Amino acid sequence: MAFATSRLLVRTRAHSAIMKNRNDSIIRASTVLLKSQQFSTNNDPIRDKTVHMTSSRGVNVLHDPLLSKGTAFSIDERERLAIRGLVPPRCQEMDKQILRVKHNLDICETPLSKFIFLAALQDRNETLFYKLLIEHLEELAGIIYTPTVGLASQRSHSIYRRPRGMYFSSQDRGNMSAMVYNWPQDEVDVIVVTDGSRVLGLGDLGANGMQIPIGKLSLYVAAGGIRPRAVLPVVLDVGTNNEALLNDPLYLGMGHPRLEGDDYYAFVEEWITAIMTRWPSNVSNIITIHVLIQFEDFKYPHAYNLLNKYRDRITCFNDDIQSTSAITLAGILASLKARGLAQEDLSNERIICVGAGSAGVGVCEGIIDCMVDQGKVKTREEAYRRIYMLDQNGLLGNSAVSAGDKSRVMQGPERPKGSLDERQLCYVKSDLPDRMNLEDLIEEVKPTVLLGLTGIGGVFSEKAIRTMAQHNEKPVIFPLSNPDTHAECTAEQAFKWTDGKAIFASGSPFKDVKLPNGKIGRTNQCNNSYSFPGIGLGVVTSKASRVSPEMFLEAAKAIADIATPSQLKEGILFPGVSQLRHVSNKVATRVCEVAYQQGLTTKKLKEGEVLADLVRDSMYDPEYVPLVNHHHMA
Ligand SMILES: NC(=O)C1=CN([C@@H]2O[C@H](COP(=O)(O)OP(=O)(O)OC[C@H]3O[C@@H](n4cnc5c(N)ncnc54)[C@H](OP(=O)(O)O)[C@@H]3O)[C@@H](O)[C@H]2O)C=CC1
Ligand SMILES: CC(=O)C(=O)O
Ligand SMILES: [Mg+2]
Repeated sequence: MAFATSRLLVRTRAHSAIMKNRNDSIIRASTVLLKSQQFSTNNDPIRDKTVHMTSSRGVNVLHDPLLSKGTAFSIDERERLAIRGLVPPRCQEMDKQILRVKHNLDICETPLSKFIFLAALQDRNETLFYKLLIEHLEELAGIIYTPTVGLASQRSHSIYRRPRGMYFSSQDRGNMSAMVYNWPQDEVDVIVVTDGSRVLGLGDLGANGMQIPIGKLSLYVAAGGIRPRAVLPVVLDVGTNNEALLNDPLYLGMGHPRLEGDDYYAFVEEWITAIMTRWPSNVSNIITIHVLIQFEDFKYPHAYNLLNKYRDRITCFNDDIQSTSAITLAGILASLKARGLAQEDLSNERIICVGAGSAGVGVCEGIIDCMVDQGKVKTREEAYRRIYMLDQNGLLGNSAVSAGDKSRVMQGPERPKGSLDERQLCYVKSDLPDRMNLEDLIEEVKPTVLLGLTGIGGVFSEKAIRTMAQHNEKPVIFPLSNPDTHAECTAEQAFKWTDGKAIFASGSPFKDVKLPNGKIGRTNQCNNSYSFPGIGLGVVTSKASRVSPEMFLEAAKAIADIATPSQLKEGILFPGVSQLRHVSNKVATRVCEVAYQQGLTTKKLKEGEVLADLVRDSMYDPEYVPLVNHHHMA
């Protein structure tokens, strides 16, 4: 707690230094943490922790999801916050509230109605929402995150109830640096931003994409221990090319086609500048405030272009490119052990990646980084030879080289169809028939690992998977596209077509499969939700100024080391989703170590301070803390 308090003091000082003429509303809305001993009273349910100081009173407390405790306000609190009589008389603590909300959740009949129920709970009482989410993470991650968040995104405009996060649209150009002050929280640790252009494997969903940053940030809090008041979901509404949404009278985003080219990049630049004005992410001796920006579900090549433009300027990363690479590499490293090989044997693997977009290229770059790091290949070029990449037209081959050239990289959408950019060109195999199809390629190169990052359901055919099984004792089959309906194959299919031999991991959850021989085919979820919360927590805790490639490599190694030998033998590569907090803790500690090793932080450690303890102690835990009103103190 000492850490949280001192962090606040640093932030408060820095904020007052850089933002003198602050809008009053921000000050009104601010809530300050103080040591509890000063204010706790005998009747407060939780003592010796913290109290929240707030300027709110009466119904404003009840209606603020960050402050509300529903029925759990103590009598003292009801008195001093002027809510006496505004809630039922019995002070009912959190365990009873959990019983009630879980019961009401369980009687919701469809995943979408559960999603709506949970969103409503988050909108009225975030502490209770996160308590429920953490206690039932395995079950509820599939609702607030993939796969149900996919359906919720498609229907977002028709299920809309209350706003959450911030929208910056084409009509806000020129106003963004003023708009950022409308956000009521001074302290923001993590922003997840999307332009809704490639939402999971569901394509362009425009402003409906907001559900993705909201879901990701809920996991940041539940799994990564970031404080709920310090997260900000954002949509950059640059229009949509989704005709169905444009023609839908209920659609809530801008009704014009997407901005492209210079207009698009200028729009994003204005937004970044506005964010940096309010929440700078530079390190100096005076300013140590950080906001971490996670780019999410931007289509190719915008995703790469934005990452390359900003990665050395601000504290940011791209989730689909970089955190996906960390978890997929972790899965492959763990699978080596599950196959009785050493992790250092990675460069002996032959890997096919179906999908040459942000995630496919990002994942393969991470594998190459690891091969080079292990030192068994002498050059990156040698490592590229171990990976075979396909797009819609088949194996990346010579015809695509001649159709494209490097000068076209930044022009993105104007690039001729079928041509490759400089990232994809590295994977071209000139010695194999041009644009070979997946089945023939598997027959030819006898890969050990098959990755799917296409966004297209069913791309792994029966023949492809059966051929994998012919050549491997334990074929590694990773259909990683989301949501589940867009997975390249199902778990049933993978186990059936390999006679139960597959080592299986998917982007969205699949149930274990009962095999004809009575054994169980184990499924794993290989999703960046295993990596981004810990990476973010590590960056926020260490106050790292940049997110470096080594952080993702080390995150992968940390995750690959968690499964026990007996789990690996059964085909279990990662701990279950219920263990995500534990995974994040491990990842964050490693990320902090990298931040210090690489000199990316100026934060001083106290004598004897241990990074693992620092990470653990900084993780948010949803408990009610006593609330005190400023006026009550006066
Ligand atoms: N498990 C996880 O943690 C993550 C999963 N993903 C999933 O990965 C998927 C792809 O995301 P992303 O890379 O950003 O998307 P992109 O649109 O950038 O890339 C998709 C790629 O798939 C290729 N493709 C499309 N159809 C086929 C096909 N039938 N056969 C072979 N290749 C095909 C496309 O080729 P072309 O260019 O020729 O059209 C393109 O190269 C999504 O479903 C997403 O949900 C993403 C991030 C994390
Ligand atoms: C998981 C994720 O980030 C995606 O499917 O886009
Ligand atoms: Mg994504």
